[in-house]
Amino acid sequence: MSAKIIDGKAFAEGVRAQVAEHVARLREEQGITPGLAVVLVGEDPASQVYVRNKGKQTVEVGMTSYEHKLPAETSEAELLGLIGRLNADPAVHGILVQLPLPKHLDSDLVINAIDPAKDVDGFHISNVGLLGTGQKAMVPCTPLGCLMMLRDHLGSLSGLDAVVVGRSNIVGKPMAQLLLGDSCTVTIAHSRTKDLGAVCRRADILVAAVGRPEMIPGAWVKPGATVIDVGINRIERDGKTKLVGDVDFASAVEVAGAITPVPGGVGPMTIACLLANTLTACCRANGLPEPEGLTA
Ligand SMILES: NC(=O)C1=CN([C@@H]2O[C@H](COP(=O)(O)OP(=O)(O)OC[C@H]3O[C@@H](n4cnc5c(N)ncnc54)[C@H](OP(=O)(O)O)[C@@H]3O)[C@@H](O)[C@H]2O)C=CC1
Ligand SMILES: Nc1nc(=O)c2c([nH]1)NC[C@@H]1CN(c3ccc(C(=O)N[C@@H](CCC(=O)O)C(=O)O)cc3)C=[N+]21
Repeated sequence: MSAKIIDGKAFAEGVRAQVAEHVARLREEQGITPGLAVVLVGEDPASQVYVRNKGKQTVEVGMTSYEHKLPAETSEAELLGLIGRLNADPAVHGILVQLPLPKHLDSDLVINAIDPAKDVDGFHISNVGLLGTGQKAMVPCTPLGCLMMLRDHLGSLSGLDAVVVGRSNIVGKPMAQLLLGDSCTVTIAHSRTKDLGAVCRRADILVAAVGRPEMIPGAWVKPGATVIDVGINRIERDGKTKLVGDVDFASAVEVAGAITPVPGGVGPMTIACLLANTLTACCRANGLPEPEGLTA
């Protein structure tokens, strides 16, 4: 039996359409246009592609996009200065600093300089703490997108066994918090986990966020499980560059109940959730009711 393919691209289009509708109403009824500032330091080609896509989709939903491209040699003081100006700018409701930053910049320091109310990535320590204690937070975009697809496919997640492979601050840990918030029994696995295959085979929900191409074979997937593949890995195959996930799609699709593809799965949802978070931040900043169904 072959799994249902969860179409993240189509799902993301739906989320963006909802965001666009809210934005149109905000502009018409309140005269407010949500603004998103994206800061890119350095010339990493993959990051440039993401930033361009984000800017394009921001404008498509009716928001204002502010792009700040700084040279790789930018000093910490200069970057903090820019963040200070964006924090103070009432036209900017969301701020995203593209990661990873060049090595001479302390990313924790930089992220924590962002006004938590404008931290649409949900990486500021205040938002991490709010999420961890079940309070209203800005929720990281990638895990939020994964949660939306899981809820849509499964309805209630309550009582399900969830395994998250990867414990990064940007994906693995917040993903685990969201699953716990929806009453899953959560296991976080990582590079030191013993018998990862056996751990994965227990999962009703398996989230892979590792960064190793196709490392999770179908043999590690419990029959009928829902598999969310966060990995984005560029590999060479048959002389061409190709995008693959952390899950071996060909074997996993034969065992899983549902699975997200790469590309066209989690990636597009990440950007859609960034726009949703910017809208949420704008509503909160103006004391307006928040959009329904677009937050955790
Ligand atoms: N679709 C999207 O929108 C996004 C996709 N990504 C992609 O998701 C992937 C993960 O990203 P990110 O969380 O930032 O990556 P990190 O490199 O920060 O974290 C990777 C995690 O995987 C764990 N790991 C590494 N090797 C193994 C192994 N052999 N077995 C088990 N666990 C292992 C590491 O464990 P340990 O802690 O022990 O070292 C670590 O916790 C990447 O492919 C990235 O490109 C990321 C962000 C957004
Ligand atoms: N502060 C910060 N926030 C982030 O959210 C952030 C970041 N830094 N740094 C890099 C990672 C990665 N990331 C992706 C977003 C969209 C796709 C995406 O749209 N992927 C498409 C394919 C795109 C392609 O073809 O390259 C897909 O999977 O279908 C992928 C990856 C956000 N990240």
